[in-house]
Amino acid sequence: MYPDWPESDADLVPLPRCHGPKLKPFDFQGPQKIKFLDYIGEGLHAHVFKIKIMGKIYALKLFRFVYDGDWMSPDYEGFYATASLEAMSAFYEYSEPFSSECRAFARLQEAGHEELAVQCFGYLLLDEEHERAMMDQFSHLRIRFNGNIDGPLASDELRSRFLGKSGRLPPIRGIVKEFGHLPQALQTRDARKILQHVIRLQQLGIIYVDVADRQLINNKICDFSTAITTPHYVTNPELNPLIAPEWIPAMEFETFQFSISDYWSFDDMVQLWNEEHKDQKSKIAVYAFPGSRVCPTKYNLRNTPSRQRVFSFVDPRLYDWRRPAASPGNKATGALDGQRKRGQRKRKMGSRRADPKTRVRLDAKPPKWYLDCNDKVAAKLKRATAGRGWSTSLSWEFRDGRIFPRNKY
Ligand SMILES: Nc1ncnc2c1ncn2[C@@H]1O[C@H](COP(=O)(O)OP(=O)(O)OP(=O)(O)O)[C@@H](O)[C@H]1O
Repeated sequence: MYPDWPESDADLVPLPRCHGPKLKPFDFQGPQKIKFLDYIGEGLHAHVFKIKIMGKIYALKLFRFVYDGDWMSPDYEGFYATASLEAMSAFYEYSEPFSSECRAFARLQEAGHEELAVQCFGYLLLDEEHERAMMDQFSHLRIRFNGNIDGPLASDELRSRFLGKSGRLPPIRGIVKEFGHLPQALQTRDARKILQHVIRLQQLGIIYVDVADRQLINNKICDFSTAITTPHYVTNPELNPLIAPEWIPAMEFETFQFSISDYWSFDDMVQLWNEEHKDQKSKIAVYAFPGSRVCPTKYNLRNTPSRQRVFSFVDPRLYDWRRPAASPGNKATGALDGQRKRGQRKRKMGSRRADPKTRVRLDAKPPKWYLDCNDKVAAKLKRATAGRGWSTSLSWEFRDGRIFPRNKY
């Protein structure tokens, strides 16, 4: 299930191994060489370090081997899934935190929109020597890579469930990112930009990005460990032609909820920031749904007698995920390669400016996504916030080599 130890560079294939965007490995230009400088912090899924590679400072997010209940895995009991390795692997590629993050960053790269998040420089599989050195250097912090922030396991119980070919524990997986800082101050203009970024991420088929100020580095979204990037078994029924048509509306509803929850999270973030920064000269004055919880909703509802319409800002399914990737070196972009190479020659080495010829053009005013639903559902959605009033309604199972939705309750 987890990526195995590479025997040569050729094994460092873009990940994950499923439909959709894939992240390339970090280019060490030779053997892996990392200097660990500092421990920055941890979240539910990972530990983050300040590191140096080839004289340059980065942030390295090293992912834990988390409980199956911490991501959208197949049904699990207690901490562990009872599903087979084949089933777990199918889900792993789309939804496990490391895979989720690889997919979202890879989408930004292939679409030429890296400016929408903290910069990502690829994934790495930490070699044994670096793992040992890092664990020794930070032994006083008792860092654990099994379990989560609330329940770290002292043993390798989770990591040892799916061993590689050689019978060794799988390598710790990491993503190399731009090093930055949490926001000290958030002004209305910053918040407006973040909201614009969320809309644009969704236009690129990336939803459920867990918007919160603790996720912002250099005022940009930094954490995609829960993100759903199209094509995904939640959003794209076409991935499994055996899904019965009656399930399609349920999947649409699930996708809608994940999408709109990003705006609820944004509004929660603004509200919380204003509460916690009363000393800030001016309050943040931008909401996705202005006044939706504080005073009566201003949702733009069409006045129909029996059915109400609720909107989210973008339908992420409209992103054409079959479009050839824009990232250099992708064979699928054949026709575009010539143009890109000519453009690249003019650019300085190391410049990461997107090629305007291959960059996905995003509609400045994307059409809103109206959900056709009954009064009860509409009322519930209008009352919901990120933390209250909504929950996923589907769970997922693996049958005959494919992922199917089923009702949660
Ligand atoms: N690029 C970065 N530069 C500096 N600090 C960072 C960077 N990325 C993450 N951090 C710090 O590390 C912490 C954990 O990172 P992150 O949120 O990505 O982990 P996570 O396990 O996915 O968290 P969560 O529980 O929110 O899902 C962040 O709160 C942030 O303070």
